[in-house]
Amino acid sequence: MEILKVQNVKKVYQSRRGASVEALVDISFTVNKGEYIAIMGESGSGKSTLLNILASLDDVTEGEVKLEGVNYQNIENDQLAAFRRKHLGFVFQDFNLLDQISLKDNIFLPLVLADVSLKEMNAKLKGLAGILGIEHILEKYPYEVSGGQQQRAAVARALITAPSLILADEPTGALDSRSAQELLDLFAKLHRAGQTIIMVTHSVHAASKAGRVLFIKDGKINSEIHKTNMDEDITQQIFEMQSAAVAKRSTV
Ligand SMILES: Nc1ncnc2c1ncn2[C@@H]1O[C@H](COP(=O)(O)OP(=O)(O)OP(=O)(O)O)[C@@H](O)[C@H]1O
Repeated sequence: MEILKVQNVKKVYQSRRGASVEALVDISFTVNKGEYIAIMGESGSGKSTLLNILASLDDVTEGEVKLEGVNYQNIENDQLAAFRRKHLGFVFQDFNLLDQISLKDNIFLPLVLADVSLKEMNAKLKGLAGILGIEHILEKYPYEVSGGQQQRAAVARALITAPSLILADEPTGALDSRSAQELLDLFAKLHRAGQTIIMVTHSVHAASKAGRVLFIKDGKINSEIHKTNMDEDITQQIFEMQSAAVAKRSTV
C-alpha cells in the first residue's frame, strides 16, 4: 500500500542577493507502507532539502507531496504542527533532547502537546521502553546517559505517537560504532514490525541495512538499489554507485 507520493518536486531557494539555487530539480518517488529507505548523495546534492520537504517544514516550489493521501499544500498553516505530530516521527543526528527534563518527559513531549492523559502516556511508553531497552534510564536526564542511550530515547520520542513515517537525518552520525550498530539493529527490528522509515545517511554501512537506497545527485534521483530480500548484502553495489557518481562528475 502506497503511503508517500513525491511527485515532480522542485525546490528553488532565493538568496538575499537575488540569485537562485535549484536545490531539487525534479524528484519523484513513492514509498509503500513498511518500506525502509536510505537516501544517499554527496554534500550539497539536496538530501536535507528533500527531508525538510517530507517533514512539511519547508514548501515545494513546484510539484507535490502526499502522505497517506493528504497533500501537504492543502494543510492549513495552523494545522501543520498537529499533522506532523500525528503522522511523522523525527530522529536527528544530535538527538535533540531537552537537557532540562528527564528522558521520560522528553519521550512524553509529543503526547503532552497533543493533550494525552498521563495514564495513557505511561501505557504507551511501557511497551516501547521494553523494546528499546531503556526502562532503567527513563528517570535520568540526557546528560547523564550515553549518546547511544540518548538516541534510543529519541527513537522512543519519535515512535510514541505511532507515526506513519519515521524520518531520520544521519541517525548514526554522532554515535560510536557499537551504538551505531545497535541503532541500526533497532531500525531493522522496527522495520520488521512494519514501521516505514526514511533515513538520510552518508554511511554506506547504515544504507546497506535499508531495503532500498535512493541516490540523489544535483537535485535529482540519479539511481536506486532495491533489495530482493532484506538479507541481501548491497554494500558493494552502494560503493559502486558512489564511485560511478564521482567518475561522472570528474569527466564533466
Ligand atoms: N536556505 C537555503 N538558501 C539557499 N540555498 C540553500 C539553502 N539550503 C540549501 N541550499 C542549497 O541547496 C543545495 C542543496 O543543499 P542541501 O542542504 O539540501 O544538501 P545536502 O545533500 O543535504 O548536503 P549535506 O550532505 O552537506 O547536508 C546546496 O547547493 C545548498 O547550498
